[in-house]
Amino acid sequence: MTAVVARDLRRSFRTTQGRLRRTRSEVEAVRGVSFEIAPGETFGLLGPNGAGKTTTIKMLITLLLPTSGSASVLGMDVVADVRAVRRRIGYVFGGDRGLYDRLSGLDNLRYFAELYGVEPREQQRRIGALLELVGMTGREHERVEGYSRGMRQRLHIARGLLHDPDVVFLDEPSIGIDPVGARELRATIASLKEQGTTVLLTTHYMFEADELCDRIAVIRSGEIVAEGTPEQLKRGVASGRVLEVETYGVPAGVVETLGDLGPVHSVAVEERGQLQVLVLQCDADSEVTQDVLSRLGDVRVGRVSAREPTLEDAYVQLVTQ
Ligand SMILES: Nc1ncnc2c1ncn2[C@@H]1O[C@H](COP(=O)(O)OP(=O)(O)OP(=O)(O)O)[C@@H](O)[C@H]1O
Repeated sequence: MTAVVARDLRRSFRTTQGRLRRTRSEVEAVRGVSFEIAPGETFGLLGPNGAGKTTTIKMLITLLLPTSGSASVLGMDVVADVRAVRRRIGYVFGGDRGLYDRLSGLDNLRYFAELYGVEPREQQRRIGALLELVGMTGREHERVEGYSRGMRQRLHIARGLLHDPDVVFLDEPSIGIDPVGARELRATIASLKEQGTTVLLTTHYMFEADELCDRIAVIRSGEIVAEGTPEQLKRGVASGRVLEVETYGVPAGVVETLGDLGPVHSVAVEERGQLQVLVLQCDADSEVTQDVLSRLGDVRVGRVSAREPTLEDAYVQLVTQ
């Protein structure tokens, strides 16, 4: 049985603006989203801020009713079978809220285990296994207020898994976590997969999605614009090759003329300190470097390098084109 099915999900919000003259408007946050997640799969939902990822997740975890369309988790409808769905899913939202700082990690888990109705006899074994899974064994007696953000987030994940859900929704779990913490968190997410849990993950970190996800859907303005394995998405980048040129003080007009070169599909400028790095998506077999350099004329140029497209290249192209 498919773990998660979304069929033409839509959700709009009515908003009012202005204090004196109140104007009503409707935001279509999710506009016909469909996808399926197989059991045991780690599925990434990627998209810019406001693309509709959280709204989609909230519909799947029964916290928000769809305006239209349907969705099911493990064959159970998210509108008709709310209680049954909730019993089988876990969810973790990024950020710091939701733990008791004054309590130890262990007491937090005990408290939530009680709240989620985990059998008292089961609690100790379950909590022990979860501490192991999230790599926190040995730190469980310390108060949460002393935990790093990464540890808190792993404790959040342990909390979300207390009732042994089959499907877990992780909405930006690595937000605000330093690289070491983020690496540990990735290991935790990878071990969820190893134990057969189905995971839906949203993240703004492309290497994280590349490392963890079996398949990815890219969502933009409430619609899915691409779906596939990370490799398929990378291959789908129109170009096939990426040329990076470090420049100092490149005028916008010059950047535009680079886009006119035949083999160049797109040009983006990344500011890195003093540098402006031109990232050009080019045809795989093109010899465009000389043409690019001559168009740059007097502009001071640093390192020039070519590389294979990354998931981030594919993503940027998908959400900006
Ligand atoms: N309760 C609400 N009332 C009104 N508008 C909302 C509400 N919730 C979300 N929206 C709007 O719906 C759109 C999608 O929001 P959503 O939070 O799903 O995006 P997201 O992809 O999760 O973004 P982010 O990456 O910033 O978390 C946004 O335009 C947002 O302002």
